[in-house]
Parts: sequence; C-alpha cells; structure tokens
Amino acid sequence: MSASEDIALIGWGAISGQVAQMLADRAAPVRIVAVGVRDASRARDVPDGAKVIDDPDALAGTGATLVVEAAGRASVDPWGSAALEMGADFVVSSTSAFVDDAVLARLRGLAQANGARILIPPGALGGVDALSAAARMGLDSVTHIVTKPAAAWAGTAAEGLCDLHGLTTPCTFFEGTARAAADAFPQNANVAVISSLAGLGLDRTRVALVADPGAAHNTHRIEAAGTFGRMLVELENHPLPGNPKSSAMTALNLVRLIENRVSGLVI
Ligand SMILES: NC(=O)C1=CN([C@@H]2O[C@H](COP(=O)(O)OP(=O)(O)OC[C@H]3O[C@@H](n4cnc5c(N)ncnc54)[C@H](O)[C@@H]3O)[C@@H](O)[C@H]2O)C=CC1
Ligand SMILES: O=C([O-])CC(=O)C(=O)O
Repeated sequence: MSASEDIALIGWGAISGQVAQMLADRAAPVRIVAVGVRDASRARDVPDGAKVIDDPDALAGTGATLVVEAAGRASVDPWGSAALEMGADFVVSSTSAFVDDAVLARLRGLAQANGARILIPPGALGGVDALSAAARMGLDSVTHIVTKPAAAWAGTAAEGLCDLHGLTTPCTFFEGTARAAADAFPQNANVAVISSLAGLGLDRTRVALVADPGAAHNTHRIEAAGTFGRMLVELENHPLPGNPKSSAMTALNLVRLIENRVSGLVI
C-alpha cells in the first residue's frame, strides 16, 4: 500500500472526468499529476495541478506512479508501453486492444522487465472475481450478453446490421466469440475481453450483442458453468451522462481500484 498515489489519466472524456470528480469529492489521498490527451492545445478543465500531455514519452516527466487509461483501443499500446517502461502500473479500460494477442504479450513483457503490473479492473462488470476464481477449477462454458439502448450502438458497425433507428423490438445483431465482438465493437464490448481473460479466453467465451429500443440501461448478463458450480450475474448499469455507450460502473470500478491502492483495507 502507498500512502498516496500520483496518477496520470489517459483520455479526458466521460469516464476520466467522472473518476476525477469522484476522487476529489471523496477526498481520496491521490493526486492527478497528468492528463494524457491526443491534442494538448484542446484540453479543457483538467484537474488543478495536472500537466496536460499528448506524447506518451512525456509520461516519464510527470512522476506518475499509476497510469489509468480510459481513452480508446488505439491508446493502449503507446501509453501502456510508456507507463510500463517507467515502472508505473498501467490500468486498462480499453481492453479491446487485447484481441491482438501480440499487444498483450508485449505489454506483459514490458511489465515484467520493469517490475510493473498491468491491472484490468472489472470495467462495466461485476462478478469478475467469482469468474476468475472459478476458472482455477475449470470452466465448461461462459456466455456474456450485452444489451444496450439502440442509441448506444449509434456510430458503430451495428448500424449496418440492424435498423437501429426504426427498431421496435430487441435486435441481436451479433453472436460469436468474445474476440470477434471486442474487435468489431471496441467502444461497446471491451467487457467481452474482461469476462474472457477472467474465464475461458477470447475464443471460447460466447458473446451476444443486443440493441433494445426499450432499454434504459446497459445490461451485462454473464452465465458460467464449471467444476465450481454455476453462476449468473446481471447488472443494469446507468450510462454516464457524457457518453451513452459507457456505463457509470466503469468509472466506479476505477475509483475502487485507485482507492484500494491507498487504503489499509482492500475490498
Ligand atoms: N472496460 C470497460 O468496461 C469499458 C471500457 N471503455 C473504454 O473506455 C474508453 C473511454 O470511454 P469514455 O470516457 O466513455 O469515452 P469518451 O469518448 O467520453 O472519452 C474518451 C476520450 O479519450 C480521448 N482519446 C481517444 N484516443 C486517445 C488517445 N490515443 N490518447 C489520448 N486520448 C485519447 C478522446 O479524445 C476522448 O476525449 C472507451 O473508448 C472504451 O474503449 C468504456 C466503457 C466500458
Ligand atoms: O460500459 C459498458 O457497459 C460496456 C462498454 O461500453 C464496453 O465494454 O466497451
């Protein structure tokens, strides 16, 4: 446990904004020392004292001890490499980057070489602890169904798979492996990589993606069976006001992870 933590947030959007606000409101003993963005000249309203950087190489000069990504798939490799090379732990939200096995293998190598760790929080999910524990005794099947309001799928490949704007009943527009789901829907199905890495892996975890015109929540339903027994977890997440694609739970799980780093009691 550290007495305090110096954090770099990568991405300054709906999730990072919510995390920063909650850490400030809860007076967590952490400092946001940097915010990583694509274009520093356009960053607005960053936390007091945070340096705005748009080059991963600039991370080394920030003194960050924990680098927390909530930006997007393409950000994971460059920012993660920079974080791990300087020995900081790297927290990944855009886990869809790991559909490319080589990216994960390379970052794991950097983590090991530099005495750092890659941390994958549950994101929009719950029950990942139980799934990961159960996997140690052997799993037979894991199914993950992601249901979001039709509007949450706007601007994604779902637009070509069902009539998002004219839907009157739920449309299951994708059924397949977790790898294919996260690869095709990197803004909406990062969670498929999380349930996979915790459980049966990217190619044996079955995923369905649903656009529901009547839904008000982002729902995640995970069913798993194995030697341990059977589990069923369902979350009905409110989306974040700043981004209907992203569940508030994603930010909450980041706040939990960060607070656990500086707390004598980890829960
Ligand atoms: N693990 C999970 O359960 C979840 C993961 N996510 C991931 O988190 C990401 C962020 O989500 P939100 O905050 O809702 O999105 P957002 O769109 O509100 O904010 C993302 C911000 O990151 C910036 N950005 C994009 N690429 C960047 C890069 N290479 N370097 C620095 N900044 C970059 C964007 O300009 C934007 O300001 C999503 O794209 C998704 O990949 C989102 C929801 C759940
Ligand atoms: O926030 C959610 O409910 C899930 C999500 O967008 C993702 O996994 O990319």
